[in-house]
Amino acid sequence: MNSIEIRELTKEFGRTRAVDHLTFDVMPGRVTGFLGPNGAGKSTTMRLLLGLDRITSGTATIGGRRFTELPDPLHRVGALLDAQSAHGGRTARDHLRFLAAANRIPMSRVEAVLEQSGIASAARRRIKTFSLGMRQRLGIAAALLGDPEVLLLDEPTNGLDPEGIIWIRELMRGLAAEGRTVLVSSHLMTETAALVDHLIVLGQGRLLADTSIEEFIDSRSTPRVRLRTTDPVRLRATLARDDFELVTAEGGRWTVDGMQAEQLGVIAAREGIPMLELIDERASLEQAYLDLTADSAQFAATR
Ligand SMILES: Nc1ncnc2c1ncn2[C@@H]1O[C@H](COP(=O)(O)OP(=O)(O)OP(=O)(O)O)[C@@H](O)[C@H]1O
Repeated sequence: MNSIEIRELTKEFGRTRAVDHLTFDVMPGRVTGFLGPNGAGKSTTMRLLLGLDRITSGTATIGGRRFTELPDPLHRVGALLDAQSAHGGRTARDHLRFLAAANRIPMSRVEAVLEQSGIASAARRRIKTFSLGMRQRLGIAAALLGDPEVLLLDEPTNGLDPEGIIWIRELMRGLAAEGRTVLVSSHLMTETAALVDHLIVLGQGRLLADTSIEEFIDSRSTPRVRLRTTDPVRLRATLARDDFELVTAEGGRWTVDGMQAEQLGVIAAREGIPMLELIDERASLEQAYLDLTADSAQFAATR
């Protein structure tokens, strides 16, 4: 198995509790988004998972083992943590060759990941001449080098242009479809929603949601109908009988909260009220996310 298991994971930096009794699983075969405002504890969780920071209490394992206990870790787990950390004086190809040699990865993988990440034509350039987006692609190439079953990508879309974002979406979907475990962090909901199947949301180091994207949308956005009608007076009276309110909107339109177009269409037809337009409106995903994380934004809990 190559699932990630986080159990009661806690990390304290002095008086700051960056990760607070966190428990969740990341399953193979799908892309899991790891969301939360700045400082929520996403990077710390990934660093703990990779054994880069010492755990205060709890466990973080991959396929039932700690990262530091894995026999060939880069063959099992690929990570993009800080794309800016690569040595600027080296060429992209040399950087990857160095990593491959240090981890007993065949050199053929270097050319494969250069191609896969779209930087083959820049392979001989020094990394310090790379744009932010190219460094990001190089970081992803390095994460893919060992052909790992598990991928941890911290803010992989940072600095990528729209084409790069589509590329990374396709890449992550492809990796998940091959049965790999893909965990990708971001603090932007709208961007993430298009990339992932499942969501883990953190706030102040605590778990706020562990849910599918569909469930997240359904459970957190209230239905609303937007409409145009030739007879708002009669519609208002009809809706008032069931405690629904017709509210004025711009452009000669009206809205009704807590109702879907299907329901309202049936009512209007039954009452013979002409409808010129009838559309379902959902509170945006970004808004639902901001509501969820509002109380925990920005600052980690202090003991
Ligand atoms: N080495 C450290 N020493 C002290 N405090 C730290 C350290 N690393 C992280 N923190 C604190 O832990 C908390 C969580 O930080 P973390 O970087 O994990 O959040 P994040 O969710 O990844 O945020 P971002 O979206 O900004 O990357 C923050 O309050 C941060 O200041």
